[in-house]
Amino acid sequence: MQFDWHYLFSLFTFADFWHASWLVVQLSLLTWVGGVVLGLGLAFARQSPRRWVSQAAAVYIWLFRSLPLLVLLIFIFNLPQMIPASGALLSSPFIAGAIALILSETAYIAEIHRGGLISVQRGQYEAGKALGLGNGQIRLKIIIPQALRISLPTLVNEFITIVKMTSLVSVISLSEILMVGERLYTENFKVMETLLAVACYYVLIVTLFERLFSWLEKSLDIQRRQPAMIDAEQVRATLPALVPGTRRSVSPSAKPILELSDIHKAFNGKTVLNGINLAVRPGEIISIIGPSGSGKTTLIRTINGLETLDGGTVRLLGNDFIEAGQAENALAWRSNITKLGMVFQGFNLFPHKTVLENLMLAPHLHFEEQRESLKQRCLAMLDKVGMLEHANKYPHQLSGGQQQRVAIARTLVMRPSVVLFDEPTSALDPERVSEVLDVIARLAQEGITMLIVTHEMKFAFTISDRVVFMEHGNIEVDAAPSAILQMREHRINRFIQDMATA
Ligand SMILES: Nc1ncnc2c1ncn2[C@@H]1O[C@H](COP(=O)(O)OP(=O)(O)OP(=O)(O)O)[C@@H](O)[C@H]1O
Repeated sequence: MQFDWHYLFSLFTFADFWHASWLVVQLSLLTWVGGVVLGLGLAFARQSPRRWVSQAAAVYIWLFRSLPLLVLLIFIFNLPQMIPASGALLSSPFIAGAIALILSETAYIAEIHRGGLISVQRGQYEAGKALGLGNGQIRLKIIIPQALRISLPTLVNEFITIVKMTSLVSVISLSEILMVGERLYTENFKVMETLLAVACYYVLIVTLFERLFSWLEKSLDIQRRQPAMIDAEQVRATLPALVPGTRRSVSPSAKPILELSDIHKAFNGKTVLNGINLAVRPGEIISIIGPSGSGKTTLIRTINGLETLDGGTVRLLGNDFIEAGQAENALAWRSNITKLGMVFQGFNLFPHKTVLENLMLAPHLHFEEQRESLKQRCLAMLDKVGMLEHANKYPHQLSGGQQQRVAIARTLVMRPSVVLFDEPTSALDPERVSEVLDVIARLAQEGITMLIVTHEMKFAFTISDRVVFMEHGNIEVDAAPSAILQMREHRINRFIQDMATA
């Protein structure tokens, strides 16, 4: 039998094929969107700290990845034999096919999402938490957008696999492309011509969607976006004057704004904090110094709940804030966390948001402030740290020093009562250190209470009211810089000299 070219071309105007193609597009999109949404929930369930939730998610993934799709399709389509009430829904091959495909794809896509979620750095979660966002808000605004960007190419690949898998749904009599073809060649025996047309329809669908997704990927790719500078002079003229902080004065009789009592912390049985007591008065600047591994970072992270306490309490603004054994996100913590700001060593800016969006995210969720006035306030704060020109840039378009200045501004727009700095210059190139220290020193003059973990000795001794020296999880010295410099025989002075010559 000769190959019939004329017949082949006629198949490209055959209405049944176009209807079947539309059906395949609908079924594929429904499966993909369903799989992406449900798979995300399943991926989070897989990571749940509750063992039974993560186990249930693991069993689902194992079961539906083990089941051949063909078996699942036939089983779902015939389920009304076992459960007659399901007949109203499952008698439609489209619905039965969509359910079987979604059930199966959810298991595969959950693993793709899990890869994306794992790739988002833990610091992103911590930055959200330090800004007082709830777990749901952190997931929705910070983690999911980043995870989706990471897994988008793999998700697109999965969509293409789904388009081809829809051909299996012909087994339950859904009139998709392959079934239309089968019906034709069993009547006229023109198998090659018909299958060639079937192949062309699939290739057409896949090509169209590949183009669409590739455009989507490009438009979501922030690495390709051009830095958008703004005219700082023009914008500055319209900005509100930020209420200046009161000039600094620390009253020795003032009640502490932050009180740490008998803080204990151990990791894997090794004591890292060994009964720390520290009281911070309003407006005070305290630098925490000490050898590597002495527990400085751990201490600062226990103050805002990024590390749990094994013993002791933290009080903030005269209120209970954190105590050992307290549940994560306990009410006392939730209602006060926004009053405590945190600047991280690794900046932890949100890479999918512009500088301005980084600043606006948390206040927008916490305060009932008009969007426009919040925007003006954030721009004014950026101006204060010398970053106004860069408001529309993304973090990857900034130097380390610039990123840290944005991170400081992001903390300050929350109007915290106390700001914690965890080695704010340790991740910077030496030539960038001073620009960040200058910003902190300026803020110090405005009466913002600060607790700074630092290795910058000159800076610590210049701006601090008190310097705390930690060793082996204990506070060995807590005194004014001038008093410490008099302790000539104390090993703190050897430590300071060692740091200066390092
Ligand atoms: N999440 C963790 N799990 C296990 N051990 C940890 C963890 N975090 C810190 N440690 C350990 O606790 C000790 C104190 O660490 P920490 O980071 O608080 O010290 P540090 O004084 O800030 O040091 P550096 O100046 O080098 O940053 C170290 O021995 C460290 O290995």
